[in-house]
Amino acid sequence: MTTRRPLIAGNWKMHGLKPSLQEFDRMVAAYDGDLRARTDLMICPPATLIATLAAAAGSSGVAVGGQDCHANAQGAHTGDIAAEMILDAGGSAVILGHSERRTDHGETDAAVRAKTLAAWRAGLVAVVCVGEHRQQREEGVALDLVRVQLAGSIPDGATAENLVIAYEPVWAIGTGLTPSVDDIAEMHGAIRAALVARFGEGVGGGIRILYGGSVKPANAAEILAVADVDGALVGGASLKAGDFIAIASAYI
Ligand SMILES: O=C[C@H](O)COP(=O)(O)O
Repeated sequence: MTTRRPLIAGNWKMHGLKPSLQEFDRMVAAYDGDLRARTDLMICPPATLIATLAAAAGSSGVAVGGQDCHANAQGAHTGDIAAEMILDAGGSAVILGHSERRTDHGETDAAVRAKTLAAWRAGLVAVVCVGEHRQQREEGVALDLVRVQLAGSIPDGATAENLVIAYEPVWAIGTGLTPSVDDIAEMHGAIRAALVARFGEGVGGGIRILYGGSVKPANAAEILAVADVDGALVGGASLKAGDFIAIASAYI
């Protein structure tokens, strides 16, 4: 059986100014002992704070990542950020294909695939997000939809080290709603099966699959105990060190 080290990742989205460093410092200070021994921790702040947080993280082991990148390494793309720039700022990973990017910026699976290749080109871990809308869940096509997203968004060349999948049902993001543990187990099992079918047991069995969508200290233990849930992608609750560390500590 493949052993996967849990990852608790925080997505700060478009939240955070310089004073947010104090909150991050509290996370870094709390990342020791059993927590550090058993669980990976990462914060993905706005691009303006990547370098600041990476410097503050130092050798603590807390990783810092971006929230998006352009497919190209450089060029005339006003407002965009290259994967190489995230690496240059001290980041080691990048979230790609988040539903807010897919909705707000029309990102397709093909675009996410190109960005994933860019992340790997730069040496970043790609955290690729998939997930269904409420209507798709109600119509019973959530599993098929996510399989299509996976096939279209992930290029050949995935490894257990360069790829993380985040399953985020869109209707659960920021709503306080979560799927049942049975539904989470069914979806994560389907994602695992798709990864193993495509990349083999060694790679597909080693890629971490995070759950995201209204993860809080109160529900973290129940969700993180589900089979094939290898961690969480946390939005709102990652803005406060106390909540984020409580979620991460749910594994201990
Ligand atoms: O990337 C994080 C997700 O969108 C979850 O956000 P949330 O924890 O605020 O529901």
